[in-house]
Amino acid sequence: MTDHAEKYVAAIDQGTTSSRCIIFNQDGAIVAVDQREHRQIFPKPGWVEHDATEIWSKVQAVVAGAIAKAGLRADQLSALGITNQRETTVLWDRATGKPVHNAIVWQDTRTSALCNELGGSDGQDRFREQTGLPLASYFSGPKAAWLLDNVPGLRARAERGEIAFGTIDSWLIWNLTGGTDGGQHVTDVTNAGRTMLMNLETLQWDPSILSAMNVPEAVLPEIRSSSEVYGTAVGQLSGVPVASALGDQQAAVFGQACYDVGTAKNTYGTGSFLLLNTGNRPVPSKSGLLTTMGYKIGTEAPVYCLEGSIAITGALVQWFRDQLGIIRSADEIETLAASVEDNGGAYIVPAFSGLFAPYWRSDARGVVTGLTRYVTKGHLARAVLEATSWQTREVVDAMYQDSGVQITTLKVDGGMTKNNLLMQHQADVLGVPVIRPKVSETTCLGAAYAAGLATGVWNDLDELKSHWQKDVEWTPTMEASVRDREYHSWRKAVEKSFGWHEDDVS
Ligand SMILES: Nc1ncnc2c1ncn2[C@@H]1O[C@H](COP(=O)(O)OP(=O)(O)O)[C@@H](O)[C@H]1O
Ligand SMILES: O=P(O)(O)OC[C@H](O)CO
Repeated sequence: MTDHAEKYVAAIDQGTTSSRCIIFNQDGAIVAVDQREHRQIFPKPGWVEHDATEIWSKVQAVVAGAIAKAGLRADQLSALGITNQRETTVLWDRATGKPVHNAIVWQDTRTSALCNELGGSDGQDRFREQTGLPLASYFSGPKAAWLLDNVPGLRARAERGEIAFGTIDSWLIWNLTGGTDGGQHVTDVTNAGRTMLMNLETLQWDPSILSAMNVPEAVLPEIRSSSEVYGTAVGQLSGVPVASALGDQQAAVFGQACYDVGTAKNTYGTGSFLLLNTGNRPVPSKSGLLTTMGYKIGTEAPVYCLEGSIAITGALVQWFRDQLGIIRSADEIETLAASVEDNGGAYIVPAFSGLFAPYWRSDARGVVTGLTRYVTKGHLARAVLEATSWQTREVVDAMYQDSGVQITTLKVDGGMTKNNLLMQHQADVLGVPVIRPKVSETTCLGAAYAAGLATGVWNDLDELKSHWQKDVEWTPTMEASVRDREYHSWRKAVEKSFGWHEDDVS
């Protein structure tokens, strides 16, 4: 029986492939989980869309599912937190509540040419000082500009104030708090910071960038902190305060209790995202990382991070399974990889839509290199997994160059961390221990923590930190000479991926 005297917090994690709702108790332990996938829409090569209406109905379904599994009523929830896939862009009609087009997903590359044009003689660095980001198709601002220019009549309607822009957090909060009937049009600093339209110092929309990208201010939500009550839910969650919003990678920072400067986490999902807490000042990157928001609790000073975003890690395992059919389930890759001693000399660079950090090369495409007749599917399985750990090593090196912080342990989470062979290889190539916590659903946990802090379920960060418990630790065993030799080979493989997609060579 559930103890109904306890306080509960629900979190919605609206991710790239699925939405889930998790209910946590006051110890930060999971009480119930529900999850549903949504359609991936690929209208053209390089284009990726989601139906925002479908996402909203899947979110409502998982909320209902989690409440039912927990055996709770909505009025027993102290707060609701939101975390979400970042950068994915929705524009909707304020009067009807309907999206004007499918959402353009973060992985979508349709704005590459627009980004090249916007960069002009400054190239990728044009808005880096204000936003911490290189000009790349990854971010929301150019996606919004593309929609305003390509959906007939939309720009005029947007200028008249009839259209709302949002990342997925805004779309969900607006719907949760009433939609056309008084829904709150807000976002938080971590999500706003991924639009390329927010100034990292002022935490407000930057007028010079809005004008350069031709995005009217009338479409934009209000930027708020990551932990405060934005409004009260209506419908099935009637009366529950909607009290946090964080991009999913920042939520994982929060859920992993990376509250001290110099602490870092890496989340291994479709892609991987390594964030290092750099404290209350943004640290500029010269090594291909993003300077990004970590979190902002109410009126407290904001916390910034350096981020290494890797577009394809778990998605390479999916490709190996679905496109090549070499394995039937993601779990099988570990058995296959363990059937051989090493990669047999093979390396796979999964530059399927160019390479993100630390290269930001939209002209790169995937390569398999080092092939000889000796190479078997077991070696390729190893190469698939090693692509994740080597890409992470490159990001960790860039972190050191930019911040001087040498990571001494890496906290990890996400779907790929159940793969022991991969996590051991990760510890080996970094030369530091890799640690997974007992609650590995750190994304939802972070959103729940931020919502619970805003509503008095938890008092402070020290209390949250005390919940964190180690589950597994992998310690490095690889000899340094082997590591250095293999890293050299990996970097040669990466160079071979450059310059393939000639339209994108700027
Ligand atoms: N045992 C495994 N070994 C390696 N990769 C795995 C394994 N199980 C799942 N994955 C990968 O993890 C990813 C799913 O992780 P998840 O954290 O749910 O991702 P997301 O939140 O991005 O959808 C998939 O890309 C899948 O290929
Ligand atoms: O939904 P995920 O876990 O694939 O995360 C996507 C990232 O937020 C993209 O920036």
